[in-house]
Amino acid sequence: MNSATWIEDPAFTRDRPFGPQTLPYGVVDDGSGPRVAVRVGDHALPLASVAGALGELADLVTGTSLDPLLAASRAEWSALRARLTELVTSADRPAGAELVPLAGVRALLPFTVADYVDFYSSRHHAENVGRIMRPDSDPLLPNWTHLPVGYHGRAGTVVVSGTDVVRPHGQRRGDPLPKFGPSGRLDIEAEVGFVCGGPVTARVPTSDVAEHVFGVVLVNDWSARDIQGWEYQPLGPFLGKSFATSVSAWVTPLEALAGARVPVPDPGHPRLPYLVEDQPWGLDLRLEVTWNGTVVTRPRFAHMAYSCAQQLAHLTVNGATVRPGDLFASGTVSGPERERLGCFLELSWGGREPIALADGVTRTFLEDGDTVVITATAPGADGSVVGLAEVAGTVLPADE
Ligand SMILES: O=C(O)/C=C/C(=O)CC(=O)CC(=O)O
Ligand SMILES: [Ca+2]
Ligand SMILES: [Mg+2]
Repeated sequence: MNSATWIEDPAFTRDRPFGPQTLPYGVVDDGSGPRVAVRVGDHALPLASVAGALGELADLVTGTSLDPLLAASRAEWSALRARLTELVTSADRPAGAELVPLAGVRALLPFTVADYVDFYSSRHHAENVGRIMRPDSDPLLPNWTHLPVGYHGRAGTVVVSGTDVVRPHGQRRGDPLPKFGPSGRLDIEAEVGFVCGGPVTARVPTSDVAEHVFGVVLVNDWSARDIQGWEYQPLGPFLGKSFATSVSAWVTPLEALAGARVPVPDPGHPRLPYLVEDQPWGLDLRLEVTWNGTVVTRPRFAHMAYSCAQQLAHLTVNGATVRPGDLFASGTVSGPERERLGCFLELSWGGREPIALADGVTRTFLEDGDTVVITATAPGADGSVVGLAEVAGTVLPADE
């Protein structure tokens, strides 16, 4: 407990996900317009209200989005976090500090999403999807164990947690002609997203990841499996995944996850030098996926085969630059056991095995009105728990 702090919120303790060890950044609107804030328990602390205590760093966080903060440097991110930690753990309320209950604010998409990339770094997910979608081929292609496979997605349809998702229309396989209409196989993908910042740079070595990854969000990569299954060869996912990608409203600083770092699993063969890490950048994040109130799976990010450092090194190794606001997602987080699978395509094994929700209700894919919430925690320093804020969304019926 930190009973000495001026912040009176029972959720603002080190054993709760949004205690002083986490301090994620977001943008809230309580009716007076968007303001950058840090989350303290179940309250938001708008940073404009403590600008006087932030000195020159105030300029980074007194606007209406996180964009100026993302464009700053790792040294500034660290200095701001240290200063905010002092402010929220002090006994006296800083002059002017406002605390707004989260229940009374709208949390907005906190930064301008620049480029969006989605990787495919769970071996379990890749093998399962291969078995389900391509039963007559090897589940993994030979490149998979040598590079983090990914594709460029659609930045403009990244939406904040709480945004409803309209069931997409599209083409799907038909005999003899393709059919068109609302997707009948709407799915989720539980993923972790990395929010980039710092100087615009190409060829980011794995050792520089913390200069370019500001923080972490949870991602739901909504996926229409029937649209995807018909369109995706040979160029990869396209309209089956570009209609909506949901992200948490709060960005947990990478620095808050220092206690969660773990090595990625050994690939069992040599790595090309640009993918070798001098320090481990895997993360022990424990996800939980709730479908209409029932927890249906608990994926573990520590099972992922590539780290954010390897993904960013790969993404930029050809000379492509990373810039503030770029978002890259890990790929669906699936583990070896059924209770750790990261999408309903796998959990229902291609729609063949119903998934039990509460009260005898079963599902294979999403129905209109269904709500999915993904949350996660990670081990913090000294036995504390660090939170990644939820990403939630409800499916609305397809447009007429
Ligand atoms: O194997 C395939 O054909 C496609 C699989 C996916 O749906 C991949 C995707 O979006 C990446 C991921 O989330 O792991
Ligand atoms: Ca995905
Ligand atoms: Mg998407």
